[in-house]
Amino acid sequence: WNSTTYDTYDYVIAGAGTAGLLLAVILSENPDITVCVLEAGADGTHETNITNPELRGTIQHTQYDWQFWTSPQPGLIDNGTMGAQPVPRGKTLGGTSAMNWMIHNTDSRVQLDIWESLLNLTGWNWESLSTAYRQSETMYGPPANIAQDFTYDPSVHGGNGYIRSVFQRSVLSLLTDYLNPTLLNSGYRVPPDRNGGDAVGGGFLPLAINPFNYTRSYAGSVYSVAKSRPNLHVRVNSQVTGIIWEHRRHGHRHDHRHDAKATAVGLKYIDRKSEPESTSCVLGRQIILSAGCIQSSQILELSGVGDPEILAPLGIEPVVNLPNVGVGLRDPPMMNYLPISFELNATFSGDEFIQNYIQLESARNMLSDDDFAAASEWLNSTDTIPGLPNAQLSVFKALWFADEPLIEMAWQFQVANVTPYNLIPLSQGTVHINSSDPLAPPAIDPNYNRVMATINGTEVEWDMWFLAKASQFWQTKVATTAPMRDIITSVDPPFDVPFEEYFSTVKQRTGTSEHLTGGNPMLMREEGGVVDTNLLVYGTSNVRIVDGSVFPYQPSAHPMGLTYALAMRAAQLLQEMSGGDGLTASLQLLQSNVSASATAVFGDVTDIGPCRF
Ligand SMILES: Cc1cc2nc3c(=O)[nH]c(=O)nc-3n(C[C@H](O)[C@H](O)[C@H](O)COP(=O)(O)OP(=O)(O)OC[C@H]3O[C@@H](n4cnc5c(N)ncnc54)[C@H](O)[C@@H]3O)c2cc1C
Repeated sequence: WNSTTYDTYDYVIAGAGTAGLLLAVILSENPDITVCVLEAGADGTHETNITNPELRGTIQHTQYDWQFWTSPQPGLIDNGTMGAQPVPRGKTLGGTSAMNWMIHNTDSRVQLDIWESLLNLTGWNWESLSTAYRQSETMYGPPANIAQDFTYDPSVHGGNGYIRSVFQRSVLSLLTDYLNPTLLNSGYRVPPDRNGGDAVGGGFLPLAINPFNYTRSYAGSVYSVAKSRPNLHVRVNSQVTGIIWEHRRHGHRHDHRHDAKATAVGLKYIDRKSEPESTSCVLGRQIILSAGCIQSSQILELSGVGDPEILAPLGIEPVVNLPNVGVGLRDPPMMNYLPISFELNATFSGDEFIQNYIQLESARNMLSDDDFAAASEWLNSTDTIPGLPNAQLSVFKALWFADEPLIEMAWQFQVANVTPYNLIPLSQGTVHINSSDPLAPPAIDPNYNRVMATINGTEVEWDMWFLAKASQFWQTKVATTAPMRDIITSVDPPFDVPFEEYFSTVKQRTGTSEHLTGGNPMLMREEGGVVDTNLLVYGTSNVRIVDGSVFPYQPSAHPMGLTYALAMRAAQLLQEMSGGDGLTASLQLLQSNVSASATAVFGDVTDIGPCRF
């Protein structure tokens, strides 16, 4: 890292992850702005297991993964872990964007407009977030030899952003020649591009891959282009342990009058590079937490921002009474332990590991008329759900009745496997510290599958019921419709069984989707919020959160694209607030709405041998 250090940086960021590192790179485009980022993990940008897209997933359970687990989950099956789920989170430059599957898409227009219309988040809507998404992206069209399999609309993609995006380079003909027509014959849509706000339907979604050398394009690779900037300092192996408050620095107690805001002057961290490890600090005018949905709230709580009833027993002096810290954590349940699989009597071309065919569907398209009516009746007659803020119930109802995507069917392998995924669970949980030791993992409780619903007079577990009903309905349709019907020799699980039997199979196979978000929702304070629409933590004057923990409810897209959009929008807000001479280059270019027109060139890559999955 750079040798120059500053007494006080303009911005100090905790976490060089998906959002934090991109934000740092944008802010430091202005040479007059100084930025320091503290990252707990080591630099993994040279690791093939991170850079090679075909090896995605392989850094899980290594030093580049925090290797967290949830608490026992009574809503899931005890497969030897009491339902507890692994929580993979990247611990390296780029954070979770270094380990994820690189699916890169926006959310739908209705979903994002609801942030503003139903949740009063002024300025946060489809227009601002999809613009920010486009600003983050450079999209490349597919090379000519596979172009017929991917139709996309350049005007809804970016042409000048840091994250490169492209379709995969090999196409499993099962998906184009059999699945596409089957979906069309079953009444589903296969639209040309779902980035323009209408997300329902089946088809390939782009991947964050640099097509020139076929490597992962992620926050870590973005940093490599900004590395030599003298005004950007990224310190790896530096784990943030708390916020330094101005009043403490001067030996005062915080003034707890309602309007008195706590001011931060820096971050404390453990420097893992020093021998022995030592505690150090970095001072800054603006503090940004980008430690992700598990640890941004951990840093707040360790620093006295949270629920006094949680902090006091741990001997932590409260600084801001903010009981919403660590609430609204959720992980959409996914049938990923054993997905639906088909045995097929046909040969296919294009069997590379990365296939990325994602079908996003509304409840109406995934339930029988009777089930949709019964579930709608329950929703209509339900005004409150324990543990779910009313605003979020209203959001869910709005999405349900507007036929917005609520279920995903994901084909991601070179084999005929499809994974059903309940995109917006009604069950939400918490993440809280249970020790004042900053190195102790927090207690993670997404509270899977705990909301009960009464459907046709029977009590059901809502999230799992919806997932199982949708899967059985979809599987029945696809397996009995040509041309898929004509090549299927067997299906697992069997779908023509009583629902109770199908439900128990789905439950047996369902767990984490690895898409945790929330914990520090951007909402009005009285509605359960932790940050306001300027991403400022309530009760503080200069502490912000910029990561997936602030999403007010689960995006029904994969969260990475929206996380990059959040970083871009945060950069814009910060630049506007600092009253600088205008926006830096990448934000201005974004506003010119450049459309992607370049064509992908897939570089040669070394043969990596058989897939490890
Ligand atoms: C296996 C997997 C596959 C996924 N696949 C996809 C996909 O294909 N498409 C998609 O859209 N989404 C996907 N996701 C989700 C997506 O990657 C995440 O939602 C997103 O990357 C989270 O970004 P973030 O900025 O909120 O946090 P992160 O990227 O996790 O960043 C947090 C950073 O903070 C650091 N940090 C934490 N605590 C401290 C501390 N105390 N001090 C210093 N640093 C700290 C971490 O090490 C990390 O670098 C996947 C997730 C996983 C786990």
